[in-house]
Amino acid sequence: MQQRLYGLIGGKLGHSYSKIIHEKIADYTYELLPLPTEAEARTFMEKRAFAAINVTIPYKQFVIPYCDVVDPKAQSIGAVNTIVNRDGKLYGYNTDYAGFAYLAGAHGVDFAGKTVLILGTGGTHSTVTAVCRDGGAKEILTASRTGKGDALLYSEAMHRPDVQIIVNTTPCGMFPNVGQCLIDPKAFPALEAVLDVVYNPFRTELLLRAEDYGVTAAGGFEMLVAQAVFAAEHFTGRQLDTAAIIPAVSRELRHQLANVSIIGMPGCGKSTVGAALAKRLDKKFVDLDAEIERRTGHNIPDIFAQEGEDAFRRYEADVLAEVAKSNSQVIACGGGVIKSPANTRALRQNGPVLWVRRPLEALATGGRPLSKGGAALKQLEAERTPLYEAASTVVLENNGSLGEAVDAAVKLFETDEKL
Ligand SMILES: Nc1ncnc2c1ncn2[C@@H]1O[C@H](COP(=O)(O)OP(=O)(O)OP(=O)(O)O)[C@@H](O)[C@H]1O
Ligand SMILES: O=C(O)C1=C[C@@H](O)[C@@H](O)[C@H](O)C1
Ligand SMILES: [Mg+2]
Repeated sequence: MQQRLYGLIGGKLGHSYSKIIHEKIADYTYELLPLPTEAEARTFMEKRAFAAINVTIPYKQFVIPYCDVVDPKAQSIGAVNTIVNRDGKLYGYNTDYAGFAYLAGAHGVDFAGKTVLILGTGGTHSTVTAVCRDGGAKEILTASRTGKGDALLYSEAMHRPDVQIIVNTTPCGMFPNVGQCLIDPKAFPALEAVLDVVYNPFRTELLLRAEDYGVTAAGGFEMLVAQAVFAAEHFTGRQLDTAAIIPAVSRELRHQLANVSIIGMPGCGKSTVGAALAKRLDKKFVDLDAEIERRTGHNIPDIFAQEGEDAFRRYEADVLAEVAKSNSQVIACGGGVIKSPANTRALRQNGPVLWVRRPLEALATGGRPLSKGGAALKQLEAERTPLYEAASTVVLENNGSLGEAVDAAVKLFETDEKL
């Protein structure tokens, strides 16, 4: 009798979104099946007690000898991420290939005639190389930490001004080690696009820098969804309307997982609007100021009075870096959070940054250390307006009732296609 087990095997699966994705697109139950040791992976494959599985790190090569039939594409890449059990016979496929090709196509990245630099020599490197080669890339360079074989060192790769497309296939910048980056996009004068297979956070440090540099930048989230949809076609033996399903599922899940960060002048309504918005969007509400008070055990006016603004900014940056890594949150920030570009990038990594604008005379001032006196507040506004403008991705005018502001914020989020 055919077993009905569907799921994902891999070494560590704590942060995989595959269960949510598969259960959105098909009607089977999908299990995360961590197999920490190779011995466990061997037993699992020998038993064949599953209907269909996905395979992730570190077993994409390991599973190949257990398959009775391996799709030629998967064979030539040397990695299988999808196995279907048909009457006891195992059929292996690679849907990461189509997933990465989808990601590139969805962002208008065409490899034909281009010089591509691939970061990393691990499992995904061969999949990405195959897509670039089949897409007609002129030259494919690889960079790695050791520079072994044909690979360049990262420092050498920075001296290749001909590079037009960069693809990161390493886990660098991935949760929880966010903020790390192997190379600086600014070193590449001919750069057109950067793709990163990492999907958590949505925008790695590499992608945030690429965006700041003004080139196309896309993370691995749509690739993850696409490879799952293509795998579901193999699992069910049915053709799906992939062109419609992939963007729809990506969009829905991104909205579900995204953070909304709220910035703006002291007393403009960030905490009040933020708390109501979190309820409406079914997200966790985090007030950064309250979180700093909770973690330090001191209230903010006391921190300013006793340790000064610089000390407060350090607490703020540390707490923000931790909070902004998680997802499905509305984060109301303190008014000065945008003074540091690192804070701004931390906010942008997982969703939109909403700038709440409120007329100066309506700003609340009580208990706010930097809001003393009308002239000082006006000066603060003049200094900070360009910073809020640069840090934000959407603007909310808070000049009507509170209810209107919250409704407008919900609408801005739901119609945000950039996230
Ligand atoms: N549209 C509005 N109508 C009426 N009151 C408002 C409106 N928006 C905000 N407020 C009020 O303004 C005050 C300040 O709001 P809130 O504390 O949310 O600001 P904040 O931006 O979080 O301040 P801080 O910078 O100190 O964190 C609150 O009393 C809030 O109820
Ligand atoms: O993290 C995940 O859930 C996955 C990642 C990729 O390896 C995919 O190939 C795999 O199917 C699922
Ligand atoms: Mg507040």
